Amino acid sequence: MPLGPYPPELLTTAQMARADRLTIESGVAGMALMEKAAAAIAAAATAFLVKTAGRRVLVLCGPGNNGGDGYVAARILRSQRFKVRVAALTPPDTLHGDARLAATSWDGRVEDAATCDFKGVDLVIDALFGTGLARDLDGPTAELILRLNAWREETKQKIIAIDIPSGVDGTSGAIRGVAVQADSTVTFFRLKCGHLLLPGRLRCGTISCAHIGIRSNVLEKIQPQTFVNEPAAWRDALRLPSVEGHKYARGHAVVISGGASHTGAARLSALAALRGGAGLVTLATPQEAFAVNAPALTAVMLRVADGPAGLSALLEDKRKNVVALGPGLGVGEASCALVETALAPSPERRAVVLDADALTSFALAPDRLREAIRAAPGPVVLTPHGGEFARLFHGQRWERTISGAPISKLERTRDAARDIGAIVIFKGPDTVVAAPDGRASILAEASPWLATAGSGDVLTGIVAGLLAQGMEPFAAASCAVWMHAAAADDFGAGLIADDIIDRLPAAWRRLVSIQP
Ligand SMILES: NC(=O)C1=CN([C@@H]2O[C@H](COP(=O)(O)OP(=O)(O)OC[C@H]3O[C@@H](n4cnc5c(N)ncnc54)[C@H](OP(=O)(O)O)[C@@H]3O)[C@@H](O)[C@H]2O)[C@@H](O)CC1
Ligand SMILES: [K+]
Repeated sequence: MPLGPYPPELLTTAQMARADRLTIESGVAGMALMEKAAAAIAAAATAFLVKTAGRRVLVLCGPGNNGGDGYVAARILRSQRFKVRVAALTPPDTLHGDARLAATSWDGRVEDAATCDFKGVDLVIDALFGTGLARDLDGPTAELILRLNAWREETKQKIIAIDIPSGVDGTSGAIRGVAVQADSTVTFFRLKCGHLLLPGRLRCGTISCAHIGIRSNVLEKIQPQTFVNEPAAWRDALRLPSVEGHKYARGHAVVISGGASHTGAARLSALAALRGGAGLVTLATPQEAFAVNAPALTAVMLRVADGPAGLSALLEDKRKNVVALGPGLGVGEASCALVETALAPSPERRAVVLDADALTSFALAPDRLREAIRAAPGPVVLTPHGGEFARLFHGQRWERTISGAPISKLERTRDAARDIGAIVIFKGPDTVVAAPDGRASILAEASPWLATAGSGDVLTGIVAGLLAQGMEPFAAASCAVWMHAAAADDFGAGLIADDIIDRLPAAWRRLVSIQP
């Protein structure tokens, strides 16, 4: 899987601006940062156009420092014998600060970007807007971007975006009116959240992160709370079996089966919990489904537990330290009662994973779920997909803040986690995991083959398996999302849910080979 290697922290545009500011205040000249940023862009251009002499590059410059990077890149590329043209949204003499200084370093002609043509151009450098994009693009700027994208589509020539494709909001990944479709994006210091959140991620092409002289210690002041969901973020928290350990040391997960005609989903979860590393897994089945479940299980154990009373009796065994429910459970009061039983106060800090029908059952009564979660003694993880998220958190109707900035999936997940008091895994191609304390992770890339029946049930099981081993819950949720994606990536095309389970050992091997 082409995940990373990216630096672990993800920044908002405001945090990135602060990183720039702190660096400049510490004595590094803004122009020095810009020179390094531009050199990284020039290196990316050279990588695209192996033979540089005579190749035509058009640099499109905007009114801020992103444009400043563009002017410096133009100068460097010309010195490397590219044929360089520069076109700008605003005349260079109207620029301010470092952008103005940068523009003076380009002594060639500057065309008007609104009317420039792309005839004979081999590569376009998009230096229109970066992290300073403040509102939707419209008018001649929007028309320019539409012309640019159409040119790329028609000629199959390439576009390199400086920092972020112009029009993509660096914090939310939203498209502000229109956005450049880049083939490659070179960003600086740390990725921004909008590089990984959809739809922004799809506009970036390949993403690389260049070091331009901003020191990591600025992060001590910025205190980022969002991370790329890669092993670097949670590998230390992983529990591996010890030589002197026994199966009970790796926890005992209980997965609750649906009725006789809906048993497959819970069995997928149960097997995934075992492959996720739980020492033991019990499938708790209603009596009516016993005969269906029994012949389909081997390493997973089976016990009858009918309704809340049956579940309570099963959970009297204190070693059962995780309960997962929802897949195939059915929507209605009976499922609400089972969830409340799983969450009921008890001396143990039993963890609970809620998915699918266990979430939808509370769509009309989210306060009831919130109360049960608040009273639960142990960690709770919710794993909604888009529809389940919308049903459960339908109070979140707003799409934009008062200032007009889009609310991202990241912020919605973070708000939901805070609101309900649980870790929330908001599934999708850009799965976000958020904890009530504000920590969050974003998955960088996931196989589109993961959108298949039962895939979510498997994820629920992996979360349960990792929690059973006592892994810190936010780390466990993030790790489960990563393992799920890594297993799918390992399998490749044609994947169905069972294949994810089969490939979990490969994901484990990758993790074991990484030294903490
Ligand atoms: N020294 C440093 O800090 C370093 C910065 N670096 C580089 O700088 C970039 C950030 O620079 P930046 O902050 O100047 O923002 P940038 O993205 O160029 O745009 C701001 C301009 O756009 C305008 N504008 C905004 N939205 C608009 C809209 N919808 N439609 C029209 N106009 C709009 C806005 O105008 P205003 O909102 O003030 O009216 C302002 O004029 C960063 O991505 C990186 O590439 C690196 O070189 C490292 C060192
Ligand atoms: K840009």
